[in-house]
Formats: sequence, structure tokens, C-alpha cells
Amino acid sequence: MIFARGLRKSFGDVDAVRGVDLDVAPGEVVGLLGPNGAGKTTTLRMLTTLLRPTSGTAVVAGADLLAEPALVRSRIGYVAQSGGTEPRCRVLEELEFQADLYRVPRSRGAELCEVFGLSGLERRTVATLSGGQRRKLDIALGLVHSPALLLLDEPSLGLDPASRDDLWAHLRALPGTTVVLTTHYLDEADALCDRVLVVDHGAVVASGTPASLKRQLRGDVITLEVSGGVSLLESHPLVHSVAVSGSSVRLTVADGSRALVSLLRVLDDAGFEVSSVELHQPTLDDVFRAVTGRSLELPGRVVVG
Ligand SMILES: Nc1ncnc2c1ncn2[C@@H]1O[C@H](COP(=O)(O)OP(=O)(O)OP(=O)(O)O)[C@@H](O)[C@H]1O
Repeated sequence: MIFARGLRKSFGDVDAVRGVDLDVAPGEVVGLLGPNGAGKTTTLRMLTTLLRPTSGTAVVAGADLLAEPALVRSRIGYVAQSGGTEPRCRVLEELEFQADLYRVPRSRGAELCEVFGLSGLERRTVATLSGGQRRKLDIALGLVHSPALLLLDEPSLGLDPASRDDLWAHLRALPGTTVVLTTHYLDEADALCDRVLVVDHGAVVASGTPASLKRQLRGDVITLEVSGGVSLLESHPLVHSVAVSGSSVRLTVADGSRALVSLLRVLDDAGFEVSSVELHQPTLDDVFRAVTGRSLELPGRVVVG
């Protein structure tokens, strides 16, 4: 569905995207995961023809991005971060207007209201919808012409947890739609994506299924609140890496429970006080830390080791 090679985009001296390769198979849900400014939106806007790449090539939904931009646009749906709804318009009117634009039957509007749980809200103006309802309308608008490929920029940005869960359930239920989405939410990538490309500073720094990315880390993660002893932890044979933030120390270790017992003993023997302990399986944030040295959840942490 997407075959992109060496996509680059520079804005003056800002290299927003530095040579991204992307392959997406029909039916896949692929996520571009990265912090603000990583180049996710720019990548998506290039794939939608809204931005011309500085260099690189791509075939999107069977059409050449540079030679056949109109054909690409007719075959994709794009939902921008800010959406594209008119606050004074009514829900069903918006959908029917979009149907007219794409010359599909107006009944598609009511059908999509049903699919996205917007039934009963057809006569409401967009301005009166909740954030979650508006986002579902944004996405329904992107699907009016039944595109082969749906590109979503930060689908659940700013939504409360219940609205996000509801939106995710609707996205997961879309049958057979190929989706490329951007997100800086780890749980969103984990919940929705078959495959994740971790993007940082305009480049893909890791990719794979959420499970395989987490498996690559080998072992477990231990978080300790401790009064000191970081150098002891760094030199411990079962410890792969150590990240320190104030009194909180996060370790990736070979064998969680064995390492934990041994580490607590080492710290105790040296007189350091441990006030809290947490042992867990690696998350996508741990993957992000391992490849970039920073956290997506708590930017600014430093990783040592
Ligand atoms: N039109 C533009 N002119 C100049 N610089 C731009 C422009 N658009 C994006 N950039 C820069 O390119 C880089 C990548 O931005 P982009 O919006 O693609 O990141 P992102 O990963 O989508 O982040 P966010 O989640 O905050 O949107 C940033 O440094 C941004 O400031």
C-alpha cells in the first residue's frame, strides 16, 4: 500500500525528515511513534501530497507520489491533527457535503454515523460535540469515499482516557482498512498498531511489531528509589543499562527477579537505602529509551550504559 524510499524534507536549514523508508502492506496498521518535532507529521504530509519531498520517492495506494498526486489524493483519506470540521455545521451535513465532494451516495453519511457511534447526533452542530465525538467525526469524514489507505495524525491527541478507549475501539473495528498513524502516546501505538516505526530527529531509529520491539530489549526493567549506589548498579553483571533521574534509577536487567534480589543485597551491604522497588516487562518507552537515550514519557532523562 505504501512503498517509500529515502523520503527527505528540509525547511531551510531544518532537516525535518532525513531519509525515511516505509513499506506498508494492505490491511496493516502502522504507527510512527516519536516525540514532538520528530518529523512524523512532515512524513505523513509528504505521503498525502500536501508537502513535496525535498528528495525521495514513494508509491502510495498504487499511484506515484510525485507523478500522480491527484490519483494518490483520490485513493487516500487524511485526518489532520486539528481535524477539518466547521463548528457551525451539523454532523450529518458535514458528512453529506463530503459525500457530494467525492460523488458518493449521501447515505454514506448516515452509515458512518452508525459505524462511529454518532447516531442520534446527526442534527447537532460540530461546536456542541465533545472532543471524542468531534475526533470520530473527523475520522468518519476521512473515510467517506472508502479510501484504500487512511492516514491519521495524532488520532487521540488531547482526549480524556475514556474517549481514547472509545475511539480506539472504533478504529480497531474498521474492517480491513490500511492505516498509518502518528502518535507520541506509547499506549496508543501498543493498542492499535501491528507495526511501529520509532522516529527521532527525522529518522527511523527502530521498527517492528510492538511485541518484537519490546523483546529486543531482552530481560526486564527495574525501577528503584534509592539514596545512592549508582556506580554499584552500573557495574553489576546482570545490569544492561542504567538511567538516573534524581533518586529514581531505572535498570534494564537480564533476569528480573534474580537481579532484583542480588541488587537489593549489594545496595544494602553498601549502606544505601531503597525506598521503593518496581519490576516490570519492557514497555515501548523502554524501547525508545534504549535507542534514543531519552524517555517519551519523561523527556530529559539521561540514560547511562
Ligand atoms: N513549515 C515548516 N517550516 C519550518 N520548519 C518546520 C515546518 N514544519 C515542520 N517544521 C519543523 O520540522 C521538524 C519536524 O516537525 P513535525 O511537525 O514533522 O514533527 P512531529 O514529529 O509531527 O511533531 P508533532 O507531534 O509536534 O507535530 C520540527 O523541527 C518542526 O519545527
